[in-house]
Amino acid sequence: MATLQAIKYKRGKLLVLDQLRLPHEHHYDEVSTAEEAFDCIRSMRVRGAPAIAIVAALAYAVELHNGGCTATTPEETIAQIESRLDYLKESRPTAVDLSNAISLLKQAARAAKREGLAHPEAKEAILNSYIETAEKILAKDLENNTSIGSYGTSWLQHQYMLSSSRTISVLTHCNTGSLATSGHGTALGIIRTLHARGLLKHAYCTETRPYNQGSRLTSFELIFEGIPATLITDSMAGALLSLHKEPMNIGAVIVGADRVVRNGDTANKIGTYALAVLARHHGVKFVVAAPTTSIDLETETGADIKIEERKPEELTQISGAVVNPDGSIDTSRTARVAIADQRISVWNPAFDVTPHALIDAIVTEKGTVVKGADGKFDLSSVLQSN
Ligand SMILES: CSC[C@H]1O[C@H](OP(=O)(O)O)[C@H](O)[C@@H]1O
Repeated sequence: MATLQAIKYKRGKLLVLDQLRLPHEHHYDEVSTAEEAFDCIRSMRVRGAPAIAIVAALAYAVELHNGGCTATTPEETIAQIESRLDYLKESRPTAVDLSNAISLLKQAARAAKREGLAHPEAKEAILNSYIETAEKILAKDLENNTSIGSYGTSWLQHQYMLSSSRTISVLTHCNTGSLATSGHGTALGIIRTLHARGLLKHAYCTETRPYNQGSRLTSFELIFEGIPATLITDSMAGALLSLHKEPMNIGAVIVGADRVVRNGDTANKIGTYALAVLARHHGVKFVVAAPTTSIDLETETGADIKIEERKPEELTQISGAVVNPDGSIDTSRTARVAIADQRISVWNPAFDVTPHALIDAIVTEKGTVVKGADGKFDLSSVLQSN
């Protein structure tokens, strides 16, 4: 049974959909410790800035619920929790949702320690506070995404006077849907909401080399939802944006984010910057969809964002379901093939940075932020009420 639920959780048990096997195989891994979460995230069996944070937080909550904390005193308990969270933080450094979630979880554990110090069950109070906070992170993410979908749709509706007779075609990159979050998605969440409100003409998605989040994951989500969609290679984006005729008349490029810094510069999947340049050249709106959990006001500009580099095999090898001689897909068999000379050197940055000058709007769950007359974003306005 195909599913769009990347994460299944009940207190004491976490199941994570193995996205390396999608779209042809649906397999959930049980992830019950910080170490298992680290490996699941680093190997990209789960990926997507919000989903990474949720899996890290909940996997350690499961470990704690199942007696994984060996500390006795409140001080030792805090020290052990913070050490495990710092370990998880290193699983994927660019997406800020993970470090923001870790800060929240540390604050909750410390607050419980302060409040419960005199209590003989102080350790239990700290553990319960951690688990409840991790569960709130999961619940809040879905609420954020439906809000982003609504704000993003409203902004586009206003920009283009959209209606059932005046719909919009959009291009998206990577995967920012239910497989990157707890559900609905961010950029893909806007596309879902546009579709639900009868305002979407067509969605185009890039394959998003080298991990192929677009061809393997976004295509699957769009087909699953019955959204009219077309897959293109990353290299076709320029040609697509140059065609100002229906139905390929793209009104907006809508992407997600791994880290939006104070001036609005945005780190996202490699290839995003190229799309922003093309969008500006062709007069197409460029929209970033990001929950406030993906915003990092401590970093001033994109120059200071650490970009994760990944292994060469992601470019030089590929896996997929076996295609039978008659063209049918044998989903019971997968194969991994080399698609380049394995001796070639490879540069594989997982993300790039789009300057805020090329971004028309940043859509969050608190509202859509656009640049002021000074050409600058003021993101503090959407973080104040956090
Ligand atoms: C809403 S997901 C945001 C972001 O995460 C993805 O990265 P990855 O698949 O490497 O985890 C991609 O950059 C998405 O745009």
